[in-house]
Amino acid sequence: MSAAPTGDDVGLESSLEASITSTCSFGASRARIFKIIVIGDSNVGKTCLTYRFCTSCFPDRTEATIGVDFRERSVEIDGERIKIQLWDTAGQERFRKSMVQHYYRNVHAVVFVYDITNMASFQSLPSWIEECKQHLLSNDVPRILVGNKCDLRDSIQVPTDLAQKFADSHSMPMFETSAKNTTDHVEAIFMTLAHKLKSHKPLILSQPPENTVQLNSGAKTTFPCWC
Ligand SMILES: Nc1nc2c(ncn2[C@@H]2O[C@H](COP(=O)(O)OP(=O)(O)OP(=O)(O)O)[C@@H](O)[C@H]2O)c(=O)[nH]1
Ligand SMILES: [Mg+2]
Repeated sequence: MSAAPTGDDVGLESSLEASITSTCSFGASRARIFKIIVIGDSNVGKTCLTYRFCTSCFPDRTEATIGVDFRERSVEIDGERIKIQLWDTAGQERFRKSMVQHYYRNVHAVVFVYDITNMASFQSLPSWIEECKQHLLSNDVPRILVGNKCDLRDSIQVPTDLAQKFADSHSMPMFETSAKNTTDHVEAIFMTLAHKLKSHKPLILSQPPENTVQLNSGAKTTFPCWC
């Protein structure tokens, strides 16, 4: 199984832009869409994390993301259908240049990812935060910090308390997880974010775009609200 870009998980730019409106068709009803961008250095596991959340699998093999890969999953929260649309961005600068302004347009939340076995990926976080600032991301947009690869316990370079201090200083919740390990609750992290978005975003009714497609079957999940 590969997480390299395929026709299944990479939307055309135009259809992406069209689908970032507030609602989309979902069977007979409509679903709100939450656009969440996942950013951080190359190799930290952004593709694997988004793949894990949307397919419940860990990809056998990945290649560096070029531009952006687009994955989504439909969930039900408190009786409402929500589409969680994950923008899995490229960590390598040369693969970001042409797309970067699209990442930040109409974004609802940001997930910063570092690799707990790679201090340099943690030290890069200020520059990712700076990139958000440069793209005029509102302070109201929720952000979370995710330390990935915590299955590699013998290779830890970023102590939890250091990451927690950094997260606190930027008013972000912090999670350590593993895209590889099924017990590390990747799902709970994204669902927590979706709960937060749902509780803060008013329901805006608009006409759904005509040609949106549901990529993944809905999954019913309940988690306590995180405020
Ligand atoms: N052990 C372990 N390896 C992981 C985990 N997540 C990802 N990896 C591995 O880390 C490497 C990079 O993963 P990707 O998901 O492709 O990284 P990325 O952040 O998307 O990289 P770019 O697309 O270049 O920005 C791959 O070899 C993955 O198998 C994890 O939780 N644990
Ligand atoms: Mg990737």
